[in-house]
Amino acid sequence: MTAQILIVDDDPVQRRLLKAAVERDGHHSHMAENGRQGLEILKAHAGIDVVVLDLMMPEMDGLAFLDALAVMHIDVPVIVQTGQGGIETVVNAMRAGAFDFVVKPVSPERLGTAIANALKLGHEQGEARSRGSRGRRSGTVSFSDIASASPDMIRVIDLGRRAAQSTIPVMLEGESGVGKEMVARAIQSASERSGKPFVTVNCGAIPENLVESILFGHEKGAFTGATEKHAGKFMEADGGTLFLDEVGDLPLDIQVKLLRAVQQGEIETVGSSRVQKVNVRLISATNKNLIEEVKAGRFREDLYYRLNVFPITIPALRRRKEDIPNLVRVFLHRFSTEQRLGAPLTISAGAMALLTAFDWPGNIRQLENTIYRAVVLAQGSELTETDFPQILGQLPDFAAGSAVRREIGEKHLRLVESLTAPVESLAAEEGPSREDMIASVDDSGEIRKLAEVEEELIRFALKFYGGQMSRVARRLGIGRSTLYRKLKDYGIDPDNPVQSVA
Ligand SMILES: Nc1ncnc2c1ncn2[C@@H]1O[C@H](COP(=O)(O)OP(=O)(O)OP(=O)(O)O)[C@@H](O)[C@H]1O
Repeated sequence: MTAQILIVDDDPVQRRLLKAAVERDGHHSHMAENGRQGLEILKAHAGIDVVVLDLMMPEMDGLAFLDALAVMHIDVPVIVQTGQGGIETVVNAMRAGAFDFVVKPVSPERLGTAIANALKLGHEQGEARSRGSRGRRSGTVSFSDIASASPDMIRVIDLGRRAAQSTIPVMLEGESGVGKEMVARAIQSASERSGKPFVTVNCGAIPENLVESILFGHEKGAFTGATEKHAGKFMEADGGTLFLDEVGDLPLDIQVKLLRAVQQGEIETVGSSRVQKVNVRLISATNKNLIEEVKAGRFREDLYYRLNVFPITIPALRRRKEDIPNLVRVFLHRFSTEQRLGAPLTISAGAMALLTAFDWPGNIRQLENTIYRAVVLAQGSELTETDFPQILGQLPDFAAGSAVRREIGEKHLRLVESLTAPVESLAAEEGPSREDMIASVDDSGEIRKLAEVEEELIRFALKFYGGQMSRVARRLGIGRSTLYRKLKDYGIDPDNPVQSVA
């Protein structure tokens, strides 16, 4: 396939070499000396398929270029070039949305493979977009769609379910990509407002002069360029839920108006002196520490307390690695189905260990994209470590030996092992037969009694730790005497615990 490749590099010698490599594979090349020129070319040629980008450039460097692509919603795969040992920069570039990286000086073969992969992925994404199959942000999301295994996420889901029972304002805190919007959507779906509008506003992405009009709407002729009346997000969400993402980025003058909307349920449209009643449930999200913003005078304290009535913190993925295998499994299954693969792909134990060892600075979004990419580019029926070159590249110790594997520890590897089964058998595993899963609902879909769950957990812990009472008590966070009392309650023989729970 002949493609249009944009090369952005300030070094003329590099540009020539890259041009020769690209054209050798039959592609057309376009040249830019810095990010700014690159953006102009991208805007002028809608048909650019792949960008090969240098990171260190005057005028607009590679990272600023990637940021600009995100802001302008230009969705083209970018391969970044990096010097030896520039792992930190590569991590930043991958977080900023780069598709792949190559280390300078790159061989024509390696560049050719990276471009072929990028073209394949770009093509698949185009198809997926036209089928609308990866439209995860829209549509209904329920709590059961949120893959979770860690106590932290189980708590998040529990809090979310409780929040869904009222219209209390919820504040979701967590780094980018941890799943804040997903939880917000699940709250809406489980609430009385399910089926009503769910409207998202990314407060950080709106130019400051448009925030007011986007949130509260404007009358025709309210300002230059306001050629039509515009309802605004509050009105759009009337009766439903308004999700204010990155609420910490709202300018102070808008915070005053938001406070009024929250306190009195009233908004004032730009260009009109009339106030309008709205009935909106607010869910806000932030990846900043809002208390610090309040202390620094950038966020109003009164608004903070109004929005933060029911805070839910979603920890970063690296703090709840138990979730990784579960997430990998869900994504593998989903993308294998989306790609219409005859049989769903499996994953090797080594690859799962690698994914578990990685810290995922871009959280679940990065993991999801990584699995998507691996599924699209997979050659065989099982994904192995080499199907995750970027992750392998960022964990050189992992490739070199077993140090990181040891670090992952017994616990993660145990989880990893449970995932090496073929994906098609997972449906069965998800049922109560999976030994380390304790169901929270009974057969009729009702929440189980606490005592029943407790008994099951104690029996499991006794088996898990081979009947070592002090370990079991410590892990369960109870004293030994309490444990003995409970064993008696549940009819478990304390002198022969393992046998009596077998
Ligand atoms: N527990 C989960 N199970 C399955 N998919 C998840 C989970 N959490 C997040 N995702 C997926 O990860 C991606 C990122 O999630 P989401 O957009 O909700 O994160 P976010 O915290 O709102 O990010 P940002 O702050 O950047 O807007 C989405 O595609 C979402 O579907």
